[in-house]
Amino acid sequence: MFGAIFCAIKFMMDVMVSSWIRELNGACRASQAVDLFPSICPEIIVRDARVEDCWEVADTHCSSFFPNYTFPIDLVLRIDRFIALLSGFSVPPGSRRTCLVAVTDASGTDNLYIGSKDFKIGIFDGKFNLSRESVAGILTVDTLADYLPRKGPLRQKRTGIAYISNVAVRNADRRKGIAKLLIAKAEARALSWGCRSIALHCDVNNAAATRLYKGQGFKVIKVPDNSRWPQPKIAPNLQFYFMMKLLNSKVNI
Ligand SMILES: CC(=O)SCCNC(=O)CCNC(=O)[C@H](O)C(C)(C)COP(=O)(O)OP(=O)(O)OC[C@H]1O[C@@H](n2cnc3c(N)ncnc32)[C@H](O)[C@@H]1OP(=O)(O)O
Repeated sequence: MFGAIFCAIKFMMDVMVSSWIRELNGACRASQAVDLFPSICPEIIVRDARVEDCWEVADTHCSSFFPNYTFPIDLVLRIDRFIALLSGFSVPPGSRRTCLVAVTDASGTDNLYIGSKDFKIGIFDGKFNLSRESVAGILTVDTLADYLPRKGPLRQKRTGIAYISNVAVRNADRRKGIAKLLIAKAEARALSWGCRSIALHCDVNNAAATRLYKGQGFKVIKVPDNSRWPQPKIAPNLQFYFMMKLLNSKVNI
């Protein structure tokens, strides 16, 4: 376990260095200076997050949801998220959860993996990949049903409905269809888990996200006043749309 965490931290440092190089590369191009690095138009691939993605997942999350924080708070937030992701929390038997990442892949798909298939660290696959990819977008999908409105008492959770959360795309990679790709993959995953529909909450003031989900076929569902759902603790005063979409196996697979 500690060996794995050590490896993850090493990968994190690796990823930070490569992202600095990427930023330098971008800055060179932006200033029309001599382009020392070949310009790449990498393909986007959506896959399950792996341990080596952990720092970039935390960074994508914090830069998207807390864009106005500066040093040192921004670093503390990232470290906190990084540790939370790595330590994870257990998923009850029968429930599923995965973090999907959209990565720019400059190396093709012939990657070399180290680690066994079923090895998990936190929310991540415990496999290391020796290729160089960078995370452009993230999404979590689960069947925990923690945030789904209940018909009866709070402990009586709904079943057969997958739940999407933490959708975020790095600022520089927005409006390229990455969120749409992530949602399509989440829907396919939910179907493979046997779910008949998929749901999410979206801040009513988040026009971009609301348009995204409506464009992908989600409908705003009126939650009956007497139905019970646990309001996320981090945002007690926010108003949310509860949005749902029926999954169609012919379309989604
Ligand atoms: C369940 C949840 O997690 S809700 C939280 C959503 N996340 C956030 O708000 C974090 C900050 N925002 C982001 O990370 C991004 O802006 C996202 C996730 C909302 C959108 O990601 P993107 O990859 O840019 O979206 P994508 O390119 O797939 O756009 C799909 C559609 O969404 C809508 N959309 C996306 N961004 C915008 C925008 N800024 N303004 C208006 N509509 C937008 C459009 O309809 C767009 O389709 P179009 O480009 O054909 O017009």
